[in-house]
This record gives sequence, structure tokens and C-alpha cells, in this order.
Amino acid sequence: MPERMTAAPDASPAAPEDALAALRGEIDALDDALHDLVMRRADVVARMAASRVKGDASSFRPGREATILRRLLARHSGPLPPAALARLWREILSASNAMQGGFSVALPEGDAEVYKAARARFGAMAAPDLRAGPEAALAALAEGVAQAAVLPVPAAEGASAWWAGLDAPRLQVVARLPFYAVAPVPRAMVVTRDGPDPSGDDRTLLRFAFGHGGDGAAGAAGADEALRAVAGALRDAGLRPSAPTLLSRQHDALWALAEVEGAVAADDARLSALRARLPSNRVRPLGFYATPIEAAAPDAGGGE
Ligand SMILES: O=C(O)C(=O)C[C@]1(C(=O)O)C=C[C@@H](O)C=C1
Repeated sequence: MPERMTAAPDASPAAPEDALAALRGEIDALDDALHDLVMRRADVVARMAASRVKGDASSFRPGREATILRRLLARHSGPLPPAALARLWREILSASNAMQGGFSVALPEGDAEVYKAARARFGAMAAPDLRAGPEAALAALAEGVAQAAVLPVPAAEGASAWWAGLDAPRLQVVARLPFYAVAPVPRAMVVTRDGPDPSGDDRTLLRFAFGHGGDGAAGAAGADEALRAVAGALRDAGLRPSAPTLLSRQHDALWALAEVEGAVAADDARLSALRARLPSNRVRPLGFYATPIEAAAPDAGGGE
């Protein structure tokens, strides 16, 4: 027979209802303390916005957000799944970004993966602005109607080949979604007008155009030849690919997209080395983003 049946029901200090009330009391006190800190944090963000220390630059700093998340994930311990920690902070960061001015995100309509990735990244605070496709979302961004565009992860064909026509450096890729994932979650890319924000551990997208405007011989460049040329040029320039190079044939040209380790900005000397190695090709950095964290062991909660 269970022990609690023999003890006097209301004489024990460890009666389940008392124990529950005590634990809930602890949780209420912690919730108040957390809430006080979250409100204090928002006050600091409001002070930052009012002080105009960031000038007219965008409030959205994906590199800084990555630095914050990396630091918190590195010091995290205990039973709360790291994915839940990342989710909590993503919502705080999105809210503090939106607090500093309207933040509207343009998305191609009908792409559920991009929509879910955008909601996970920008949280409940960002207004989704659905457009006819990636090009229309980029046009909304270029016109200043939206502050960011969220687009499919680059691929060779269809709507995912938007990168071949990206008007960089005016518009640049600044984030790859998700930044932190423990399970397969929706993926996408974020493009803004403000340029990328270094996080200390980044990856860059480089676009190569082989043959243009009726340049017959170069226009007919073969895929293998282009891949070899890109691989050789990257090696000579001291750049390390972090993903297989993509190829896309569009607008009378063959386009290659390489992802390389590190942050490569427009004035980087390694770009001159690439251009010296590929004189007849156009090489353009399309932006960089924080290297995503791939969690080693699965835990509950997916990612952000
Ligand atoms: O550090 C900044 O520039 C901020 O605007 C603050 C803050 C934050 O809440 O920590 C908010 C939004 C940015 O994307 C990054 C960080």
C-alpha cells in the first residue's frame, strides 16, 4: 500500500498540493525576475534607438544577433533544450529590432518553406509582405517598401535562381536561415539594402558570370570548364569553398555561385586575385552571413 495512504493527509508538509504550490511560487518569483530583466533590456534598446548612435543605419544587425546567440548557447547548461533558448532569444531580438522602427519582410507568396523560415526568424513582430515571386520581393526591398526580403535557398533553376540577377552591392545577402537548427527545419536566405554585418565567423557568396551579351565563345562556356575555373581561382586566391558550387544558365550567360569561408567585402584583396585569375569573367560578392550552428545531438524543439 502506498505510504501516503497511511500518513495523515493534511499533517505532512510534503503533501503534493503544498509541494506544487511551493514550486509554483518559485516559478512565479523567477517569472517576475525574468520579466523585470526583459523590460530592462527593452529600455536599453529604446535608449539605443533614441540616442541615434547607429545614425540612419538599419536597426537589423544579423551579425550581432549571431554573436549574442553563440555566446548564450556556449554558456547554456541544464535541462532547457538549447533550441528553446534560441527560440526565446530570437523573439526578444526580433521584437527589439521591430521596436526601433517598422520592419516589414517581403516574401514570395506560395512558398511555405520560405514563409515558415521567415516567421521563425523574424517572429511575431515582423509584418510579412507577400509578393508574386523572388524578383517582386527584391523589388519591394529595392524600393524601400520592405526592410528585408526572405528568399529560397539558392538553386540552379526556377524561383531559387534569383541570385543570378541579384543587384549587388545595392542588395546583399545577410543571413542564412536557420542560424541554429537541431532538426530539419525550413531554410531560406535574407537579403537587405544595408549590407552584411560581420559576426566573427561568416561565409560569403561569390557570383561568377561566364560570357555575356553575345560573347560567343565565353557564352558557350561548358559547365565543367566553369566549375574548374572557379575552383582554381578560389584556390589561388586563398578562398576555401564551404559548399558545392552551383551553376545556372540564364540571361545569355552561365552563372556560378560559390559559398566560401570567411567574410569577403567588396574591397577585399582576395577579390582582385580572383579577378586577375578570371579576367574575362565578372566576379561579384553577393554578401556574407553568420556560419550556421549545426547542433551535434538532437534535442526537442527544432530550431529557429
Ligand atoms: O545591437 C544593436 O544594434 C541592436 O539594435 C540591439 C539588438 C538587441 O536587441 O540585442 C536588436 C536588434 C539587432 O538586430 C541586434 C541587436
